[in-house]
Amino acid sequence: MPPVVKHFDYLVIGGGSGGIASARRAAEFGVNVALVEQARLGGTCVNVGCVPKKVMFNTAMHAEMIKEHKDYGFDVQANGFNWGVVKKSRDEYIKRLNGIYETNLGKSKVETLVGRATFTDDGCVEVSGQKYSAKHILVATGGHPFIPDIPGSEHGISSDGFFELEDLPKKVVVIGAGYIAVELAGIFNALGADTSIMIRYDKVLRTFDPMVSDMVTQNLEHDGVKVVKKTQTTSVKKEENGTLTLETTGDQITDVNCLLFAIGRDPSTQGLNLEKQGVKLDKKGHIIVDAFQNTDAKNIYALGDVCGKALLTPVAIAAGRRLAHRLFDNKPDLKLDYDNIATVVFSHPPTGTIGLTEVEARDKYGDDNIKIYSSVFTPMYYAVTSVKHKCCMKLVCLQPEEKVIGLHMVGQGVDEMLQGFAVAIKMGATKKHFDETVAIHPTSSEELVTMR
Ligand SMILES: Cc1cc2nc3c(=O)[nH]c(=O)nc-3n(C[C@H](O)[C@H](O)[C@H](O)COP(=O)(O)OP(=O)(O)OC[C@H]3O[C@@H](n4cnc5c(N)ncnc54)[C@H](O)[C@@H]3O)c2cc1C
Ligand SMILES: NC(=O)C1=CN([C@@H]2O[C@H](COP(=O)(O)OP(=O)(O)OC[C@H]3O[C@@H](n4cnc5c(N)ncnc54)[C@H](OP(=O)(O)O)[C@@H]3O)[C@@H](O)[C@H]2O)C=CC1
Ligand SMILES: N[C@@H](CCC(=O)N[C@@H](CSSC[C@H](NC(=O)CC[C@H](N)C(=O)O)C(=O)NCC(=O)O)C(=O)NCC(=O)O)C(=O)O
Repeated sequence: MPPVVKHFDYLVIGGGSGGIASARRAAEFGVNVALVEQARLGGTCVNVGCVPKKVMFNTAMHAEMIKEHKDYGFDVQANGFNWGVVKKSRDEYIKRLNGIYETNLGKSKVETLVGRATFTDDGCVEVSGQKYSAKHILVATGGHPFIPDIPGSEHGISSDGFFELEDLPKKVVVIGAGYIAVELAGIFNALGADTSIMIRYDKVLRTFDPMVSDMVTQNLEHDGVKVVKKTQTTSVKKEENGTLTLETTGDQITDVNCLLFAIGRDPSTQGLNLEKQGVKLDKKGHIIVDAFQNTDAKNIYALGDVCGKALLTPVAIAAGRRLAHRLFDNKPDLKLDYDNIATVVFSHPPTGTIGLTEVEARDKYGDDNIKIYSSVFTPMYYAVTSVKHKCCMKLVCLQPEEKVIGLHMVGQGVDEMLQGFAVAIKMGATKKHFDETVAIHPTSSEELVTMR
């Protein structure tokens, strides 16, 4: 191994949400920072996650609203949908973002090292045949889709493959019941594909509040998605005409043009030589960290998806920035509070949730200490439309002062509604605070402050 070519105060492995945020914040404090990225800057969120997904969600929103134009008196007709148009502008947008990230890192004076990083046995980091040393090293290598080990699974794609599709497939089967399966099945369906979602149990989003999992499952069915319940695919065969035939624990499914696995993600820890550094991993390969993002190895830290907790971009960013303040800005106690993290699933309509589910709250505090407020209504947007979607909302409150410890909702606009309520909940708001807040009418959000 060649000698060390350069020493840094802070070396960040992974140019995704967490790594970039941490590296740039650290550089603000005048330290010498490098960031290693093996692929495109921006990581999962920018390249194959939140960003292109949101473009496709917005595309799906147009498809849904076109159907409602007539009810609102507009004499417009959609003469077709061209997936290629939005794919091209989406790819161009992401390419621009990759460039912006590169420029921003440069402006922040973070040195970008291109290549795959590996720890050397003596605690340095090797990238493209060059050896670097650093006082502090952050591992923010994220994750990648998990593909099941069933015969023919190579004929399926993951969310990464979704973003490579050049056309809308005619018949799609999405396997999975979490965020990605719900979001991508909803997009395919809204854009006109014959869409099935295959789930192991009888509801999607099973770990969410039961009101949410019920409503999102019903909405998928209401919108025409075939929810294939209590079923698992056992093998996949590619036919001569290119279509796929799925053997399942239920009925055979034929003529499938696109099979998409969305059954969770694995951490990207392979090949980093972490064990040799004393960094401990859990059974699934996630890096084990304490509340301050410290690994078991001195001066090696980890955060974001690679740690397997709250796999969300703002979580990785927040943890990354706090770590930079702790290490280089003399804020020794700064750490991310992982409680009450708000999250949105871009279902149709969307889902917003924060805090404990009703089930978790009852288990933790006992039935007598929990009071539930809920509301189900049809938002006024649907007053004149023939197709309607209900909105449901729930507050989980802890006695005696009825502190709001959970807020769950599914409905039009809840994605943009949640952030403000998350501030209130983070501040410890009680039901009385909600009651004392005068409503904004006519909005869906007013229901949250008028519940009885
Ligand atoms: C389809 C999809 C949709 C999503 N939608 C949302 C959403 O709407 N909202 C939300 O909050 N979150 C969303 N997420 C989750 C979000 O993308 C992740 O939580 C976030 O990107 C995690 O950031 P990270 O920095 O931990 O890892 P990543 O963003 O994955 O970055 C890790 C980087 O490390 C690089 N790397 C890995 N190993 C090495 C190595 N050895 N050497 C050099 N580089 C390496 C990788 O190439 C990658 O660029 C979505 C995810 C997916 C898959
Ligand atoms: N809007 C956002 O913020 C988004 C965030 N993300 C993040 O990325 C993470 C990964 O997303 P995703 O891949 O959807 O993972 P999730 O963990 O959200 O969901 C995967 C689900 O698939 C089901 N499943 C697991 N194994 C199998 C199997 N062998 N066969 C069939 N179904 C199976 C499980 O549900 P069950 O047990 O019910 O079968 C499981 O909950 C999310 O957890 C989220 O943190 C991703 C997309 C959007
Ligand atoms: N929230 C708005 C703004 C979206 C936004 O932030 N756009 C990004 C698109 S990439 S989205 C990529 C994602 N950014 C964010 O999550 C936004 C972070 C928030 N603004 C903050 O600073 O905390 C991320 O991984 N960030 C890591 C990091 O930047 O350190 C952008 O244009 N960025 C160009 C720029 O910053 O100049 C929206 O949804 O419309």
